[in-house]
Amino acid sequence: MSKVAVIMGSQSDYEVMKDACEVLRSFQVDCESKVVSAHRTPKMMYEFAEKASSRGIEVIIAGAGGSAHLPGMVAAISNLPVIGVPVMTRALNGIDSLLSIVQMPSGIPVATVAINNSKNAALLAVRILSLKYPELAFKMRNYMEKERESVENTRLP
Ligand SMILES: Nc1c(C(=O)O)ncn1[C@@H]1O[C@H](COP(=O)(O)O)[C@@H](O)[C@H]1O
Repeated sequence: MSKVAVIMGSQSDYEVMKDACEVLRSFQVDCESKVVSAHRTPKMMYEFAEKASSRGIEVIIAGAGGSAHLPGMVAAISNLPVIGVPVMTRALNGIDSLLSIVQMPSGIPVATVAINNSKNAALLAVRILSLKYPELAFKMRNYMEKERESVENTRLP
């Protein structure tokens, strides 16, 4: 079965990033989560990115806050699709994280989701994997249908 790596720059990002694993597991997608930092553990980050594909990882979700270089550095080393999650910061409300992740130089793409929105990162990963795994496409259509119904059935007081 497909496998997604959910990495983050620090344990302090876990509260935000854990939603990604929860969504992936709800689609029965294997989720490997790990703290790895381009700044603090550069060798481990390099090795992780270099070996991810050969270990069977198909999509990488990378969350980081502040000077958030992790998603971009991983995308520079690995050929896998990388989805970046800008984690909210206290000093600048996550605008620093967002801009660090979204403003990649041409040639090295990182798909960036909204600040703290690791749920959308996981849903995007499932959509990417749906191209290869028809059962995931089926589950995604069911998920979307349920979401649509729940909005349509909303009754305001
Ligand atoms: N942005 C990065 C990277 C990186 O990009 O490699 N490594 C850690 N960090 C970020 O530093 C913030 C504060 O980390 P601490 O709470 O550990 O001090 C976290 O949001 C983390 O993602």
